[in-house]
Amino acid sequence: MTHKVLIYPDRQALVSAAFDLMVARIRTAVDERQRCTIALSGGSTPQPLYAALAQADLPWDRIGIYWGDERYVPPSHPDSNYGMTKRIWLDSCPIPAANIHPMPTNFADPQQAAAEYDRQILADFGLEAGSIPAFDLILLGMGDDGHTASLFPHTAALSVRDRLVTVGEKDGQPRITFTYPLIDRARSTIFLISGASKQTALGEIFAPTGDADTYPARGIQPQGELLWLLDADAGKDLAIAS
Ligand SMILES: O=C(O)[C@H](O)[C@@H](O)[C@H](O)[C@H](O)COP(=O)(O)O
Repeated sequence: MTHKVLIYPDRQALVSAAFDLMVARIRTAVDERQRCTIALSGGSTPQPLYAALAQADLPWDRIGIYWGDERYVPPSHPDSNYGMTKRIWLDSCPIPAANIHPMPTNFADPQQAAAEYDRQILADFGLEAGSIPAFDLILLGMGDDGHTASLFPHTAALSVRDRLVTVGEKDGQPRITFTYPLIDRARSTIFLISGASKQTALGEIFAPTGDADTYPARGIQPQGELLWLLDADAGKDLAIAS
């Protein structure tokens, strides 16, 4: 299916384009399937996008919000992706609380939290264990090291292929993350990447040959649409055909 790289002059143009694309994909999903399932990324890049989505006129009762990864902290913690999204977007938007599905971070063992989210997702999609649900839209960021979601370089999470959700690890700290198989099943996957600090990793990811263990975002190979939305600071030196 469609794999495209789109480069925008600055972060504002990048966010505006991402907003238009997300709104279009959401409306298509609701028109075609009467619902839209979205998995969000964390970090700083998507925050202005989330603020814009809070004001969007969308069929919120038809939209299910999930997270593609989460730091293993309570929602009230400043590092919580759910807490950030709630503050910036969800608290200002008429989406039913039942449509918001934060990753659990209250189990003593993060493996139990990952298993619980795995179970929740299968139940929400009405699927049996062993199935891989197709999210309508997965939004991803990318770290300077080329990680995406919480799939960090040279970690065990990169090899997990028999589950939807697993435990990631950053500097010894646990995270909950979608696995490659779940991400790759999405109908539409959008990377949102901004800033010169991402140039090196992007160069490695778009190189003709490379190592997804070192640059995990290179391992995202969805059957569906894959859009890389970059600002010029991130993508200006990329020698790629769009
Ligand atoms: O929990 C997280 O941090 C994210 O999901 C992570 O994958 C993020 O997208 C990248 O680290 C980029 O973060 P920035 O947007 O802050 O550069």
